[in-house]
Amino acid sequence: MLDPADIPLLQCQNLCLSRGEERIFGPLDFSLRSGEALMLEGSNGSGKTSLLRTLMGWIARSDGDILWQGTARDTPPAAIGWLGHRTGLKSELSPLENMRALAALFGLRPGISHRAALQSVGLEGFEDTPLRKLSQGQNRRAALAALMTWPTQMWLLDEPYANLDRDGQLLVDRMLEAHLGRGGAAILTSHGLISTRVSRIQTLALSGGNHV
Ligand SMILES: Nc1ncnc2c1ncn2[C@@H]1O[C@H](COP(=O)(O)OP(=O)(O)OP(=O)(O)O)[C@@H](O)[C@H]1O
Repeated sequence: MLDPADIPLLQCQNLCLSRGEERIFGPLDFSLRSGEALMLEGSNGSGKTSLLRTLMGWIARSDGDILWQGTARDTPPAAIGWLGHRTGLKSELSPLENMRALAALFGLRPGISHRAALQSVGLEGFEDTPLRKLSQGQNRRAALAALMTWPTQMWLLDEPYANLDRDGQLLVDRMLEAHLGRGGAAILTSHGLISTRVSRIQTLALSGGNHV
């Protein structure tokens, strides 16, 4: 019998998404285990965001299977650490207020505090400033701080390096390394212009745009 520890957290088999006659992505086969990361690479419109949204269950796949911990499901079995193109944070609220509101949904990972997370992303001194008064990069950093506090094993990150300076990009790499080291797993997207320094990362190239 298979040891439960040997079962991938996520497995995609022959996964396809089409819209009408257009194949958005697939067929794709990949699996992800605790401690592993997968980088989805591809040009604009190659289907990276659509794949992440399909994994969340927000778009119905056209073919194939998605297995979470060995079981075929349409939605993930547990909360996902999601970072999209939009941060999802409320601009009228401060970083701290946003994080406290989200903690009511996601909880707080043991051993971390909201203030410590904000400090580690370089937002010390901005904890109580409404996000509308902060730059795009600072908003992105606030979203990263929130992500780091959630007790979620799987992260799905759409363009996590977007709007970040070099220091911010290295911060994402450090966050990913720490997350994988804790037994987490992550799928992230990139146009291929950013060279990640994260170890234990595989790359999956999406070409998209093929006709079915
Ligand atoms: N809501 C939608 N309705 C119809 N087609 C869509 C929708 N969202 C995306 N598409 C199409 O799906 C294809 C893949 O888009 P997707 O956003 O997944 O690509 P991407 O690789 O994430 O692109 P980018 O790098 O520009 O963010 C594109 O051809 C796009 O036009």
